[in-house]
Amino acid sequence: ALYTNPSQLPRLTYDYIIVGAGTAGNVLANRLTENPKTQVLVLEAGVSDQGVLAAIVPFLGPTLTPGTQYDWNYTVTPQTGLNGRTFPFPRGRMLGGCSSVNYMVHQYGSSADFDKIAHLTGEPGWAWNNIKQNIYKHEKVVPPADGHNTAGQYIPANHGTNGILPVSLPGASQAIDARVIATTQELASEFPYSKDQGGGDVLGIGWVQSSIGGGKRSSSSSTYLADAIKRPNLSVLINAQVTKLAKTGTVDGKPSFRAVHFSCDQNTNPTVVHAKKETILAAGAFGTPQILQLSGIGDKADLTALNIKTIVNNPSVGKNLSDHVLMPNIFNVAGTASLDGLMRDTTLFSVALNLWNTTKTGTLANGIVSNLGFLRLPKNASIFATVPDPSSGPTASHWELIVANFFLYPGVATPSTGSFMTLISALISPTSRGSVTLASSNPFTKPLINPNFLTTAFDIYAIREAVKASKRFASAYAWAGYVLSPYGGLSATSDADIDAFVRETASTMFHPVGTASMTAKDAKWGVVDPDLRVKGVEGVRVVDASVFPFVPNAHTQGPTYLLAEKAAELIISSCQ
Ligand SMILES: Cc1cc2nc3c(=O)[nH]c(=O)nc-3n(C[C@H](O)[C@H](O)[C@H](O)COP(=O)(O)OP(=O)(O)OC[C@H]3O[C@@H](n4cnc5c(N)ncnc54)[C@H](O)[C@@H]3O)c2cc1C
Repeated sequence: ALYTNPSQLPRLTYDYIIVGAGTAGNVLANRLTENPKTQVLVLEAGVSDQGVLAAIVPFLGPTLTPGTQYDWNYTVTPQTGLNGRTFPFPRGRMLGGCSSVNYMVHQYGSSADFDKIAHLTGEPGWAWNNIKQNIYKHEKVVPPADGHNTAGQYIPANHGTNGILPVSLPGASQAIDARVIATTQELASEFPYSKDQGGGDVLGIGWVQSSIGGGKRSSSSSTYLADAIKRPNLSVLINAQVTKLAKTGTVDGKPSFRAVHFSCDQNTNPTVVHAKKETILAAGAFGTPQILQLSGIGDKADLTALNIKTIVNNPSVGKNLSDHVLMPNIFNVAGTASLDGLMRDTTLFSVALNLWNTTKTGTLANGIVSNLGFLRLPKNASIFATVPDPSSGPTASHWELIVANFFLYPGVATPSTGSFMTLISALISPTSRGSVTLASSNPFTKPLINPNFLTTAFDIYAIREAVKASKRFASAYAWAGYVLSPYGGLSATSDADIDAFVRETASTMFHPVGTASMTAKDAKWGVVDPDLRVKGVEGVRVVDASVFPFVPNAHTQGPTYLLAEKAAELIISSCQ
């Protein structure tokens, strides 16, 4: 059942306590309660997603963040690689976590990503050939909202049709779609067509797959949690922010943390609940390292400075933060076929909303992009003379191109006139690493989020080349008469001017990982073992995006779902 107040909880001791009803947390809530004898409690700091229209209507997703009650409302520390700028770094704070507020692009990454994780951790279970089996459990491909023929737009054999989460191809055609596909033919050597980025082979540009079904968002809450919430052995409590895990004893020489403290705000005394089998942190790439540090698991010097007693000295906690960098390249375009008009004109918008309300079709039934793709720098790129190739392998990418049929510039309002197209060039294989550190021992004070964007020679080189490549894409004959001119700083041509434009414009793609990295059992650094148990600790696992040791070739919800399905198997099999 879903509870709103701790006094409603049926008990204070459970087999498993899951911290965070987010993307990964709800997968575990579902899988662990398939056994009716297993008692599970999920603690979620945020609110319910029930009745939140923007969490249902796909096109409205971007209105849920930043700066709302559904967002943790983090701000990055001043970024030295970005002219000292700060900006919001949204994270979902509601049932479903980021899967309830994200932009619904749904893919799993390159096979090379998972093979690299298997190699780094020495655990073959993480290799693509094993992990991809979870796609069939997880995914349910459904027809797009407009019912169009999807032949040639994806490879059905790569996908599941009997899983839990509805996924579909674009549900409303966009005026520019045909030009994008024509460009993949015209400039096929640089921008080849990709038939399907969901099967481990990401290179090329093709049709986006989205966590959308029947014209509505598929979140972990509307799928995994909705499926399980009626089970008598599952309790989910919202408005419950976990403030720390407390040590309850020592097992095999390791401290065990089976007590979980939570509270609705800093003025209320915490409630304490206990896990008989395991405590599972699924609080996301910022929440999980924050809770570990508040619990005395982290860098001793940092913890001591805040008067937190160190129980496990592990300097890797909160380090190795890695994220994709978003760089919007905006073009002025001809005519009125872009979606800018819809966004400015309240009458047009209410017609579209009415169409969605009555039929679950039209522009609002779709996500915000229809086409995207993953690309490599040329083999002979000059940077490789001095820097090793950081991609996951020769079939993985360095950057991503995302085509948006409107003015898409995070933090900057659409101009009051004009039509636009945005080609986002995103850095997919960054080498910069940042951190999440406590600003205070008060759990209600936000941690310091420092992604450390564009602070290496590779990163600035790759994003500069990606900006240039985006301009080549837009100069194909396929865009003749439509793309008029670069907008703003995109007119830069010299390397120095492009770098200046990038440093003034780039921000986050919202894909943080790595802050509780998974490494080999005997590795000198890392936070969790390949079975996701916290190193040096008994009774605690981490199951969320923070365990990925590097950011994969995908928008990160898909890899996180596969990780959570795999984690459920590991947990269930280890406790039999
Ligand atoms: C604006 C935005 C757009 C995005 N777009 C896409 C996209 O199009 N496609 C894609 O694949 N990915 C996208 N992502 C990223 C993707 O959604 C995330 O990487 C992924 O969902 C993370 O899953 P998670 O389980 O690690 O964390 P989350 O889903 O964030 O779950 C963590 C949960 O824990 C809760 N929590 C945190 N701290 C505590 C605490 N102390 N106590 C209790 N509960 C706590 C949170 O409220 C949250 O519900 C986007 C993200 C954002 C924010």
